Amino acid sequence: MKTIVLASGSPRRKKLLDQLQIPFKVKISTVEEQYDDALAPADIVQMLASRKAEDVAQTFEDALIIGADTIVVFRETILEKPCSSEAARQMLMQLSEDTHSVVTGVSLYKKAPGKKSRIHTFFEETKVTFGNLNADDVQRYVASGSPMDKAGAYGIQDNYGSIFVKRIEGDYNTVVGFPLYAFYQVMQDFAPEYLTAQK
Ligand SMILES: Cc1cn([C@H]2C[C@H](O)[C@@H](COP(=O)(O)OP(=O)(O)OP(=O)(O)O)O2)c(=O)[nH]c1=O
Repeated sequence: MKTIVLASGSPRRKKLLDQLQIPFKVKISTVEEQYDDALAPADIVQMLASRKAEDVAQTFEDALIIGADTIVVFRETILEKPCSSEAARQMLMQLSEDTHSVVTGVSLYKKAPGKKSRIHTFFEETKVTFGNLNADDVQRYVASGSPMDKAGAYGIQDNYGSIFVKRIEGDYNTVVGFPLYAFYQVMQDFAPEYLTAQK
C-alpha cells in the first residue's frame, strides 16, 4: 500500500501537512544538519531536506517520503536555532526594525517496487520585516522557551512571536516551515497518484 511519510519531527510541519487531509506517517530522520557555509541558502535547505528524505526512505519500499528544512538569513548570515536564551535574545534584537529571509526547502522522494526512485526538491523564500522590538517583549518571549527550537529564534505562529512581525512578502507557511501551496502544486505534477489514492 502506498504510504506518505513525513520525515520531520517538527509539530508545525505535521499540522500543515494535516491540512491536506491525506493520511501520512511521521518518521524522524537522524541526519546531522551540517553544511558548508559557503553554499547559497537555497542550496543548503534543499540539500538538508533531501538528506532527511533519503535517510527515512531507506526503511520504506512503496512510499512518498517528504523532508524539509528551514533557515533564517539576515545580511547574508544564517541564523539557526539559538543555543541559549541569551543567544535567542540577541538574535531577536538583531532582527529588530529590519527585513530578513526565511528559506524552506522541501524534498519529495518517491519509491515504488520495481521502479527507479525519483526525487524532486524545491525551495521557497519569504521576506519578513520586524517592527521595532521592545526589550521587555523579547525577554518575555524568550522566557516562554518557544524560540529555542526555531530557526532565527522566533515562530511567526507563536504567542508573542507573532507581534514582532510587521510585514511579510511570500507564503506565510514557508516561515512556519512548510510551504503548503507550492507543495500541493508539486504534488499534482510529481506524485498525483498519492493524492488520488487517498480520495
Ligand atoms: C522562522 C520560523 C521557524 N520555525 C521553525 C520551523 C522549523 O521547525 C524550525 C527550523 O528547524 P528545521 O531543522 O528546519 O526543522 P526541525 O528540526 O524542527 O524538524 P526536522 O528537521 O525533523 O524536520 O524552525 C517556525 O516554526 N516558525 C518560524 O517563524
